[in-house]
Amino acid sequence: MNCFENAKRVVVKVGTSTLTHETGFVNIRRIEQFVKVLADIKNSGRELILVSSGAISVGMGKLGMSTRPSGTTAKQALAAIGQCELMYMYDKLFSEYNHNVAQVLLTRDVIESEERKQNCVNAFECLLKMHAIPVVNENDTVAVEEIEFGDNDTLSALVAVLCHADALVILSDIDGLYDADPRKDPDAKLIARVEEIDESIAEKAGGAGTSRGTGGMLTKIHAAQIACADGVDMAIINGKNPENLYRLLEGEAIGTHFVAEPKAAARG
Ligand SMILES: Nc1ncnc2c1ncn2[C@@H]1O[C@H](COP(=O)(O)OP(=O)(O)O)[C@@H](O)[C@H]1O
Ligand SMILES: N[C@@H](CCC(=O)OP(=O)(O)O)C(=O)O
Repeated sequence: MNCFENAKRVVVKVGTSTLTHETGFVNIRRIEQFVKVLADIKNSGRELILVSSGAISVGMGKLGMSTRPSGTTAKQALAAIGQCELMYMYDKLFSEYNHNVAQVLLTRDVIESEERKQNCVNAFECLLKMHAIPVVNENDTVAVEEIEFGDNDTLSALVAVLCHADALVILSDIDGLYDADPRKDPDAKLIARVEEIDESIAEKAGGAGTSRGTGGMLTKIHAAQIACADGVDMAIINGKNPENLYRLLEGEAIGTHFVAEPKAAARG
């Protein structure tokens, strides 16, 4: 038994390295399995919000490009091309299970204006009432920080807070947070539970593991700080096998669990 078992409203974040092959092209089998699991979890009565990266890679695939451009503007353009294709895939695959998706493109400064924040909360609430699955990505035409620093992890935490989610699950290309970067230290050990996110935790987190991943563990720790401070439990699990989501939500202790501050204290 873990607290994820009872989570009614769940934000799931999936990164580029989970959705694509090393070639940069879409991992069709992975995305199909992932959508099937999400559709089933939705059928079980939970509310789902998906935060999905991948637009730039999918855009590159669409144009037949094999190397990621270094310029920000080119990445913005690829994100705009890839976002349509990404949504087309989600729409098509979720439709097979009779679920509707909704595209939500956000910038992180949405929380800085009370009015925009409230508009955003209202739209999410209404979509969930309509039983749709919001699919969120950063609006890369408007905001370029994420393209440069790769941080849909933080965006997913902001979404979880805005939507008063019960849990945030980040699917990564690794089993969870280790006490050192396993790509550099073969003796690194998985940390199953983090009660307090202090400096010693941040020190363990390094950068991205592949050329497709961008934020690495550091941005996931940052996401955990935002989520946990607002009473949202967060987990990092391996997205290689999307069925890991079932295991987590059925109460199994997998990945790394960042324990939320008690809701009453966190939300006043
Ligand atoms: N302490 C750590 N524990 C686990 N992974 C770490 C750690 N420090 C750095 N990393 C790297 O972070 C990577 C995961 O982040 P990233 O490459 O951004 O991909 P994604 O966002 O798709 O999960 C891992 O593959 C790993 O190489
Ligand atoms: N908005 C960009 C993603 C940037 C990003 O944070 O990617 P990732 O590190 O894979 O979560 C895109 O969709 O390609």
